[in-house]
Amino acid sequence: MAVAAVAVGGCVASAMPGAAASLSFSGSLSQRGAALYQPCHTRNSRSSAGSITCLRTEPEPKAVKERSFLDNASNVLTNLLSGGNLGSMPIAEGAVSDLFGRPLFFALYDWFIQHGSVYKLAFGPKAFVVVSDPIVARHILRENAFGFDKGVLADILEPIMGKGLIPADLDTWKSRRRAIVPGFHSAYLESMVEVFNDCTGRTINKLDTLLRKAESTGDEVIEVEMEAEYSSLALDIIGLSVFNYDFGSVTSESPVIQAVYGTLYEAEHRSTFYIPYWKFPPARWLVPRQVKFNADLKVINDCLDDLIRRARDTRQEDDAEAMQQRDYSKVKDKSLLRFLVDMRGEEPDDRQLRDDLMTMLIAGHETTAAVLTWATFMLAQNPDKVKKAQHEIDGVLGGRKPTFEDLKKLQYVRLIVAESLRLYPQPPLLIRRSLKPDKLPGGRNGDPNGYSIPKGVDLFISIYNLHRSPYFWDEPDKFMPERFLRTKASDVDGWAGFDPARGQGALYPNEMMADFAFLPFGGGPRKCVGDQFALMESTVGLAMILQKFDVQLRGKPEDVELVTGATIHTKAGLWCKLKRRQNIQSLLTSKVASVSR
Ligand code: HEM
Repeated sequence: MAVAAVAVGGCVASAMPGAAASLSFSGSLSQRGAALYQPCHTRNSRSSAGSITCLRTEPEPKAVKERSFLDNASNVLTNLLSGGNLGSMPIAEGAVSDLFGRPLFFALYDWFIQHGSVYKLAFGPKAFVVVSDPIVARHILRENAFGFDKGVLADILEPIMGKGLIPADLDTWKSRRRAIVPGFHSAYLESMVEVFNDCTGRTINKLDTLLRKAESTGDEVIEVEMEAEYSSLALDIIGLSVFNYDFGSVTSESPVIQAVYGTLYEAEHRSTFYIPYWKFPPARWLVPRQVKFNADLKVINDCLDDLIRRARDTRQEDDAEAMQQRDYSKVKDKSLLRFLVDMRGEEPDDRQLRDDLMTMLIAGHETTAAVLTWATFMLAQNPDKVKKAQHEIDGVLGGRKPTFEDLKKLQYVRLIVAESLRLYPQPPLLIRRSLKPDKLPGGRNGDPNGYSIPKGVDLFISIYNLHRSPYFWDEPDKFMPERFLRTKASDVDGWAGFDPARGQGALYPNEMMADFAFLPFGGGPRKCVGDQFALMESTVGLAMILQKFDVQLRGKPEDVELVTGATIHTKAGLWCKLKRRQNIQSLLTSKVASVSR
């Protein structure tokens, strides 16, 4: 059985083509298995100088488990066929049944605890190396970044994103990255706060209208599926900020919106299906879902082509540096597309621009929606943290909308966003394939001589494991935004520890502070280009929602089932009970402006 993981939008979906059929990776939080929640058996606990306690854990004894015929057959196959002699690397000989009924990244966590931070996943004819160690991740993502490409990920995303940054070949990637990164300059980011405000304002107006309706019949509480609301919000934001197009999805439906969701759905399907039948040309006419996919793609491409044509028709060529110095409050079309079209020197053809836009649409939409979803999920279970955040929000904002300057003061809300990304990284896994032989560091508990890997080895860097590693985080499963405020940890085995001072003045915790134990946006040359954009967007969104409403879950947290596609999302939505905040009636009178459509 081959195992693959797919990143959508730079944003890797944990996905695994199944043995005989496609596997659906879903599982309720309660199904996560004891390994995640039971305390690690501590052999040698080293508390660092204040910050993160590094625990030496002894693996839990492997549960004795009846193995099915399929499991045994799989293991025999594995031993016969597993690709690459990876020397002394531990092998995770999981049972096929371990993978059913829950997301892949949960199983990878259990094996991490059992086998250590670098192991070979040997489930079938092909081997995968699973990395859960910051030093090894740093090696792959930064120190030898160009010794790896995105492997299977690029194959799956290429039909959707063409030569966009995520699947692009190295030469295209270099030139497009050089053009796109300057587009996220600080004047642009600052000016986007208004777009975040206006779009979140629409969501708030919608919820407010629903509440008013309920109140008119004597109810104080409404039930809302918040994941869908956040998805619409993030789609509207990405459309306006990246290509100056208003999807208006918070308040309406349109063929373009349907097509975007259809495309995301297909990307998820491809990432979880074993046989890439869509590569067989007649499939595009014979298989109904492929017919629909191609029709959806055409709707989006036509829309993007039209926007590109209009931007070209009104091109005003300028130097990138000059555009970065402009007073953005006076710029009518602030979008990234405008910047890319106007920039002197980089003149991509229309097809390349379309691939760039499509990549950012997909990379920047579901990821941010997922951050807001899981932040809400965690906050709903931690009313004390909600109160603390609301206290901060009321103190900084009173009843008004946040400005860029306010974001600097909303420290606790920013840490909530970071902590949500730690617990629910989007994507949970990064994918790489070695382009030449390499030597990986051994990682914690691993072979001190490291592991030689041949060319062509597929790797998963499990961000989920890194973010919940008992070696680097105190109470790793606990929602504790305050954890990022702690000070320096001591050096441990080549890992420099957690030190906020290394954050290079950043507003949010990042991979530099944690020396690659915290990787919400990846690291090295292929780090997310939209990280600051997404963090600010999430902070504004969360602050504005918490300013107006109190949120509770409709059911029990353990009833919220997880699935992974491009991101970690819920199986049946995040159903919440929403109530107007009691003590801020006056705030509700501040009308939220809507973006003209
Ligand atoms: C909270 C939201 C987001 C998260 C968690 C996130 C996460 C990531 C991660 C982990 C990567 C690295 C993938 C890898 O190394 O394989 C990545 C890459 C990327 N992201 Fe994001 N992202 C987010 C939002 C955005 C936004 C808003 C945009 C654009 C508007 C964006 C555009 C990209 C692009 C283009 C890449 C590929 C970069 C390259 O290969 O050079 N992302 N993202």
